[in-house]
Amino acid sequence: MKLEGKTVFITGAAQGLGQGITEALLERGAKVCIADLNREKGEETVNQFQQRFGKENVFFIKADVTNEKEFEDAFKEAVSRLGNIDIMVNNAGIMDESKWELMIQINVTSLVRGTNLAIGHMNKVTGGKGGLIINTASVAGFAPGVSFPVYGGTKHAVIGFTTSWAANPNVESMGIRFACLCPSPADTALLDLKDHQGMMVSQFTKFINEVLGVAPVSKIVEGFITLVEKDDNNGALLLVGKNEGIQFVNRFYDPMASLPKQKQSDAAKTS
Ligand SMILES: NC(=O)c1ccc[n+]([C@@H]2O[C@H](COP(=O)([O-])OP(=O)(O)OC[C@H]3O[C@@H](n4cnc5c(N)ncnc54)[C@H](O)[C@@H]3O)[C@@H](O)[C@H]2O)c1
Ligand SMILES: CCCCC[C@H](O)/C=C/C=C\C/C=C\C/C=C\CCCC(=O)O
Repeated sequence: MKLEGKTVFITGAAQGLGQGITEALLERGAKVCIADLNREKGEETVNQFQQRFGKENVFFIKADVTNEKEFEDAFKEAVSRLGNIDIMVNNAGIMDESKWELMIQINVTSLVRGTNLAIGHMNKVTGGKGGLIINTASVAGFAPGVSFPVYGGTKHAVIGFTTSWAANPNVESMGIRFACLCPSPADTALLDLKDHQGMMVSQFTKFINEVLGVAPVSKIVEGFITLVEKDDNNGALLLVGKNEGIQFVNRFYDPMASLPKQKQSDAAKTS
């Protein structure tokens, strides 16, 4: 998808990866609405971007994605100001096991809500213009991470949810594509971890700094752009990190593979 002239709604972009992604979108001629809980940082970010890219091309709406009404109102306002939303980026997320219920709400429940809002707006079957939905998962959605079991669980959920939508046979007629950005550790405030936020946090921090490696935000942004610009990206999982570089990955076990050959061919005929 070419980004020039496209309209984007992104959550959690007052700082960190979302802020970097927004900058890259604006550089390529897109118009962006940032929705974030943090009014101070959100307004500061948008003021800077408006000076560089023009007031009409980027704006901020204060919204807590766990608040159903605030999130829906923000999305409606963005549609009304931009005329349409071509790309939805559900990016807001936290990593704090001491707030595990809130973390599930932000990382999963609100991401589902954002996806549903975007589907309702974009669906060609009901008068929409189609579009692309990018959900931010993580490398933690592919592997066990002993220090942050709930965080890891939320990111597995993001991948399962997004790829299940992508596999829906109706997505072609709906004109919507679904994909996940899966960053490895990146240099943002998310990784300023306090001991109470997980288990064995100091060992974990040592592990990511010395073994996994921490990527600059710019690397993750490069991965995001690669994912968005790829035309056949429905169901894509883009892994990006310091050691991984940028790569499309496949994590699936196909339940059909364990069926006897005859049943596989019968199932293929009916699907
Ligand atoms: N930084 C990493 O190492 C890393 C790696 C993989 C995936 N991720 C994912 O990337 C996404 C962005 O993380 P980041 O590293 O930029 O973190 P960050 O903490 O720098 O930014 C997160 C943003 O989300 C916003 N936010 C938090 N709760 C919100 C809510 N309820 N409503 C609206 N906005 C809210 C914050 O205000 C902040 O602006 C998250 O989903 C995170 O899980 C991060
Ligand atoms: C206790 C110290 C050693 C922990 C090893 C850990 O369990 C292994 C992890 C292997 C892969 C990565 C899995 C999870 C990473 C989790 C978070 C990374 C930072 C944030 C993010 O990338 O989303």
